[in-house]
Amino acid sequence: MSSLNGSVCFDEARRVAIFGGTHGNEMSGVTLVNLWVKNGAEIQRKGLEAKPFITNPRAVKKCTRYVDTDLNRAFSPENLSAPWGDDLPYEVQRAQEINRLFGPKGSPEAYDVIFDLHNTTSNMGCTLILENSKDHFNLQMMNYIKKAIAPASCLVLLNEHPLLKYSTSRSVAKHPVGLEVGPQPQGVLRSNIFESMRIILKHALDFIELFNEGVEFPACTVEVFRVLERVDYPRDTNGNIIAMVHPNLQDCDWEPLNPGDPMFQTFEGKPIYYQGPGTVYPTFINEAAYYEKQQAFVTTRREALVASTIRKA
Ligand SMILES: CC(=O)N[C@@H](CC(=O)O)C(=O)O
Ligand SMILES: [Zn+2]
Repeated sequence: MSSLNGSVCFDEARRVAIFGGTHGNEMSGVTLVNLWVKNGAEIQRKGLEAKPFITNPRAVKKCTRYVDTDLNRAFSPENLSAPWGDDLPYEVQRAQEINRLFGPKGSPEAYDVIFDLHNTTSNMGCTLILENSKDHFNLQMMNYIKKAIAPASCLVLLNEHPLLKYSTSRSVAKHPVGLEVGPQPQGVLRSNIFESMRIILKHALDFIELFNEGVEFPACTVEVFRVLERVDYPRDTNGNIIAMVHPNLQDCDWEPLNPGDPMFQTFEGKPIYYQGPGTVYPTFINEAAYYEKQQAFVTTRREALVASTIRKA
């Protein structure tokens, strides 16, 4: 990557991977990737190799999120450099394998782009997840996808938080992209969710093909929702949940939550109000997989990011 006259140059993105089954019970990604492993015609584009890959086959087989530990938290420097041994948790072994195949993370040999396909039980619609607000290649891709699918919508969640950011499977790539589509229950396939995921990926691959052909993408702004805070369920001293997501908040991902708005409801029916300093945009509301992570939802703030002009080096 280099910068000249305000435009940013990137190498062609020739090595692209599409991950499914990072969580073995998120069925749209698992099913699409299995489909493309059998027949990859749909994901082929001129000038790039798109490799479909099931990242956690044991979890897929059991239709569970993970076997020993969450694979999408396992790509830390400590895990990736841990001495190999059969005593390592399965997902840590797998992270090392994936890092060898698609990385090494942070190196010039790493894959250019990895799309990681996820489903959420939250009512988030189509969401693209970024980890870096300065990745102008990814920001331009987000802008392209948003325009391509309009009037349908697709929001961008930016997880760049110093404490809440985690070491994802896709973080092995130079340009990591998470694709999160919901609502879809764990272990269930819904045709509308499956098709939305498929269409977003089609546009994403089209963008890379155009970029590799030499198309210049002019500067633009991209609306993103930046992760601010994790909010846990109210709990008693034993750690048991004592309230549920309030009906006014349930399914209202991306809608403003203002100070004084109800966010939880106790089993006795008593509302608990949001007391933050200003309006936030909650998402991942009541995600099933996050009960174990002590997270009822995450708050975000809306931001407009500037994407520089990009072209190929
Ligand atoms: C529901 C779910 O699994 N969400 C993903 C989000 C991501 O890929 O960043 C996760 O927690 O790993
Ligand atoms: Zn997931």
